[in-house]
Order: sequence, then C-alpha cells, then structure tokens
Amino acid sequence: EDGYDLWLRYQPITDTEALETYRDAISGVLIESESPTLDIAREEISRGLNGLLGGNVPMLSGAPEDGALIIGTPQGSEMIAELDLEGLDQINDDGFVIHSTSVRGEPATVIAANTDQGVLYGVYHFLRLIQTQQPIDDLALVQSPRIERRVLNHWDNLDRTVERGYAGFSLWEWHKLPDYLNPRYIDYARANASLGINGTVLTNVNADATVLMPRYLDKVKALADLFRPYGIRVYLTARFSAPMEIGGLETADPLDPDVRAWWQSKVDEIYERIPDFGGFLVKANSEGQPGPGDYDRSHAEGANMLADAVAPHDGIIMWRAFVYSPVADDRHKQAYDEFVPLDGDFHDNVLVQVKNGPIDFQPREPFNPLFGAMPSTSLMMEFQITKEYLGQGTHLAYLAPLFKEALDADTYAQGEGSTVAKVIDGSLSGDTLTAIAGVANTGTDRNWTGSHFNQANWYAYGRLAWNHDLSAEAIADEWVRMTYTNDPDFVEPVKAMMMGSREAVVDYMTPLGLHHLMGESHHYGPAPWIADREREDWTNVYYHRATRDGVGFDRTSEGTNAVGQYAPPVQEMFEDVDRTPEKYLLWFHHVPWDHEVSSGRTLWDELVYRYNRGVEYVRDMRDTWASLEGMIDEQRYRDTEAYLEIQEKEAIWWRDASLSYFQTFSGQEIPEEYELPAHTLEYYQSLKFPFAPGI
Ligand SMILES: CO[C@H]1[C@H](O)[C@@H](O)[C@H](O)O[C@@H]1C(=O)O
Repeated sequence: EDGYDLWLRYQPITDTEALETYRDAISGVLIESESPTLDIAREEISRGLNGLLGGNVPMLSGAPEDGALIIGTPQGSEMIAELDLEGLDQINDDGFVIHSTSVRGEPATVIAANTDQGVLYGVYHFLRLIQTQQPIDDLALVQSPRIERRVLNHWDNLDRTVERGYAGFSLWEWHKLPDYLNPRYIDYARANASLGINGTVLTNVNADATVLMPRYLDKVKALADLFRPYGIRVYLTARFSAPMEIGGLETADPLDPDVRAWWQSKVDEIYERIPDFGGFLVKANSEGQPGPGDYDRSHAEGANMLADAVAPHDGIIMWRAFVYSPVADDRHKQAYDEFVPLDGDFHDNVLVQVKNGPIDFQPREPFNPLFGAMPSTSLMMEFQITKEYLGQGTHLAYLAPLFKEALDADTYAQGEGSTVAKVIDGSLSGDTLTAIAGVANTGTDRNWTGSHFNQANWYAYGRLAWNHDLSAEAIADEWVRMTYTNDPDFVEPVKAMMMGSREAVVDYMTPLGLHHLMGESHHYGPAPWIADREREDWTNVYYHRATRDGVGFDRTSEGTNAVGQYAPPVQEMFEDVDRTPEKYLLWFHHVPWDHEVSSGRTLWDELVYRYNRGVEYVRDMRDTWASLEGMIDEQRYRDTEAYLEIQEKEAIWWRDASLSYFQTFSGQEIPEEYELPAHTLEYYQSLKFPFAPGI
C-alpha cells in the first residue's frame, strides 16, 4: 500500500453482515445512455461496486429488476423521467438526487441529476456512502454545491518545480505533452471529480508568459480535453507583461489599444483550442510581479482589460488581492487599503481572490477584513492546502478546522451572521459568480501529497468547497474510513488525533496570535530573530515586536489601527484586550509579560505552557499511532510513524528556539515543571535549513 489510490480505494467490505446488506440492496447497475461523462460514471460505479462488494455487480440493460441502481438524467433515461423525482427541480447543474424508490414496480435506488456532470457527482457520493458504510436502504438525498467554481491553484512552474510544493515535482509533464498523456492525469481528474472540484489553474501565480505561446497552448489543450468529461475546466495564470515578453509590444499598459488587442487575440487563440477555457488567475503588483500599477493604472483597470477579453467566451478573471506595497505601515492593512476603494469598479466577470487571512497563510490568522468590505465585488476565498507554514511535507496538521474557522468567522458586514462563507457563496449579496480556490499540495510523490495525512487536506478542501456546512469532524470521519478502514477502533482515535493537530502546530510554532516567525524564504523551522532585511515587513521582529516590557503587535487604534478595517462589532472586540479571543491576543495587542490571561497564568507562563502543550500533543499522536500498529498495512503505518517522529523533533525545535529567544526579552525562567531547551539560543540561530537539532 503506497497510498496512490487516495480515498478512492474501494477495498472489499470485510464486515460480512454489512456486505450482505449492500449486496442485497444492489443487484446491478442500469445506465441507459452514453456520453463521455456518463461513461466515466459507468466505469467508476462498476469499479467501485465490484471492489467494495467483491465482484459480480452486473451492468443491466432493458427493464429494471429488484435492487437495480438506476443512474442518469430525465433527458437520457425514460425510466428516470417517469419518476418525477423529488428535488430535481431544486438542484443546480452540478447537483444530484439519490432516492430509494421503486421503478416500474421494482424496488430500486436512483441517482439522478439534470446534467451528466451532476450524475457523476452523485455516483461518487453514492460510492462514498458505501465506502463509509452508511445505510443505503432509505435514501432521499438532494444536494447542490454552494459555490459555483471550486478550483485548485497549482503553483507549478514550467520546469516542473512547484513553489511551496512538498510532494515532488509538478504533475504536468510539459516536455511530453501533448504527445504523451500520463495516465496519472486521469487519476488526478478522478480524485478531483470525486470531491466536486471543477477547475484547475495549471500554472504558478508567479507566472511565466511562455505558457501562453502556441506550442504550450497545444499542451494545455491536451490536458483540458482529458479533464473535460470529469467536469474540470482549465485556467491559466496570465503574466501581466506578456504582451511585451512574447508579443513584442513596448508596453503592457492595460489602457493601451495595442495591448488590449493583443490580449483579445491571445484569448481568442486559447478559446479556439479550448472552448470551455475557464479564464485567468492573476497576481499583479505583488512580490515583484508586473501589473497595472507599473503604468499608474488600478487593479480594476488591469483586471477589467483581461475580463473584457474573455467575456465574449464566458471566461472569468480571478484577480488576487494578495498585494503588499513597500510603503504601507502595517502589512495587515495593505490589501484592504488598495482594494476597498475599488469596490464596484470591477466588471461582472471578475472575482477578487482573497487569502483567508490578512498576512499569509499563517497557522492562525483572524479573517481577512476584505470579506464583507466589498459588497459590490465578487470575492472568492483562497486557502492554502500545501502547508507552507504548517510543517510542510511531514507534520500532521489537519486543516479542515483552519478552513472552517475562516468560513465561519462573522464579519458583521450586514449584521450578525454575515459569515465569510456567506460572503463567498453569494448568499449575503445575491452574487451569482462565486468561487473558492485552494493552493494544491499535489506532486509526483507516490502518495500524491508528500504524506498520507496531507491527502486529508486536499479531501477536506474539496468537501468544504462543495458544502461549507460540513463539520471538520464529519469530513475527517469520511476520509479516515475511505482511506484506511471503517474499524471504529482505528477511526475514532485517528479522528481525534487529526482534530487537534492544527491547534498543536499553532501551539508549538506561533501560540496566542504570534505570527510570521519562520525561517527566511524557505519558511521551514523557527527564526523569530530575523531582523535587518531590505524591508521591515520581511523581518520577523516586525511581527512579534518583543521588548523588555512585552510582546505582540499593537493593531488597535493606539497602534496601526488595523482593527479599524473590521465592521464595528468586530472592531470593538479586537480593540479591547480583554475581549479579544486569546487565540488572537498578540496579533492585535502588545501585551506586558506579566499580563494575566484567562488561565490565571502570566503571559510568559502561558507562552511556555502552550509551546509545551504543542509538543505534548505530538507525543500523544505518536503514542496513539503506535497503539494502532497492525490495524492497517505496514507501509502506510511506517510512513506515518516516521513522520510523527520528525514532527516531534521539530516541535521541540520550534518550542526551544522560540522560548530561548523570547526569554531574552521576558527575562523570566521557564518554570521547572517543563523541559529546558537542550541547546543555546546561539545554536538555534546558527542552524541552517534543513537541519533541525538532532537530525
Ligand atoms: C506564489 O508566491 C507565494 C510565495 O511563495 C509564498 O511564500 C507566499 O505565501 O505567498 C506568495 C503568493 O501567494 O503569491
């Protein structure tokens, strides 16, 4: 077992009673019509059922029989049309219904939708029910995704390196495309379709214009053709200076008629090859990327120029709000300051893509104040699935709790209950163009994502993109059952391990609202001491602001007033040190070392406590995992065992380096019930990536 199959394992059900029940319920499968997507549905249901039920699930034709599983649309199946199924008129194009009913007098299960794509999603859902051993005898399910575009962002370069990728090289074999199509592309499409992911941005936001050249577009077309029947549209990143780099123009000014004409013909060239091309994702005027600002044009002017070019083809532009200019006083405020004044200026087919937090994918951030602050603009969410700041390839950190925390945050933009989820699913503003993006963690590793448990984050992202009401725990439950086993003696402890794992990372890296303390550029390991860089907000001392008298970033009205970017009830909460949730304490406040926190400890003692709690959690995960040996296959057991060992070493490294450093400010001892750092601060400061102590 190397984990290659992800959550689509379809292993034979071992519980004989359950197996009997399912076999009785499903005597065969009936799919009356054909299309590329229905053919995939047919293949998947056959592969899935034959795997799970141990073979012999026939494909039927003609009349239904007792226990038939009937799959299709009312347009493609007379039997389904006759049924007038409940819910079919409520679902959108990607939705489906699954009903236990009777068809022409025979008991049957029906998976139906208004489109073939919806049917495919229904098939994956039905298989998931069996994989997780849910009852299927009395089904009345009606589901539609809440968000229209559910997208992965690949930060993949054309040389196949992956920015912030910890799972090997890029899946896209540009040098072999379009002639050779790696079968893995299909596996990738299946995995995404099984979750409802319906878009993929193939290239890095730090973009290379080369991908827009004809010979590359032929390669992109080959991937788009493969992904299409799985319901996955292809998007590309557009380098704003492409008209100069590959078009021979002197400028990329978005108001220049030649530039506009160049993009229009480039876009037409793409759509000629890929009629359902999704559009562009753009990072502009951020971290050295070119953009409209180079010509004194606004983000809206830049985005609209591209939007106008793709509009005739129904394309969209996803324009990132991740910007930071060298001038602003607090990086937290920059995206808001640049974008809020542009609210209402973006054309209808533009989405502004906003990271969940205001800084950069930290283990914990408060929600980005842009959410709720641009009511006349379509805002989409950007999560990072790859764990750049959460232990990268090895650490076990289940991210659904992080995603949920952001989605459930209340912006109060239109009174209580104006959650971030409602901003991005359009329900707050009646917006119909809705989207969500996750920065992918995939690569050429056999297990796809660098570690087995990182697969859970791809899974969780997809499930939440489909339905943000699902709980982190319910998603973990599904994933563990599908990926490993339904044995409750395994499922329960592993779920428990996963549920607290992200909080543990917060504890041993950046507790109590600390942020941005990691090693320079690679972002691996602790380095809170980083100072004296070309820009203040590239240092780490800028973010923690530790001094003899305290620690934390004063973002209240006395400080940078970042709190002023939130709606009044949120603003008042973050302004007040006593009302700020402790998890954000040092994000918003500079607090004395002897400040008493809710546990009754001083701030210093609480920091020590939390850093240790994080390490202890990892030790507990190791113990839990060790107790499960023998319940799953040896290979996957060993892989995780080894990674947890690495995680423990690195959690200790984070704790000891961070406490040794902060101690130089607090001047206080580590209380004696705790382990003391094994090394001096100078030693930690001398470590060079990727060597953690003891490795
Ligand atoms: C793609 O660049 C990344 C960069 O590697 C990363 O360190 C930071 O998280 O954000 C940038 C961004 O999101 O644009």
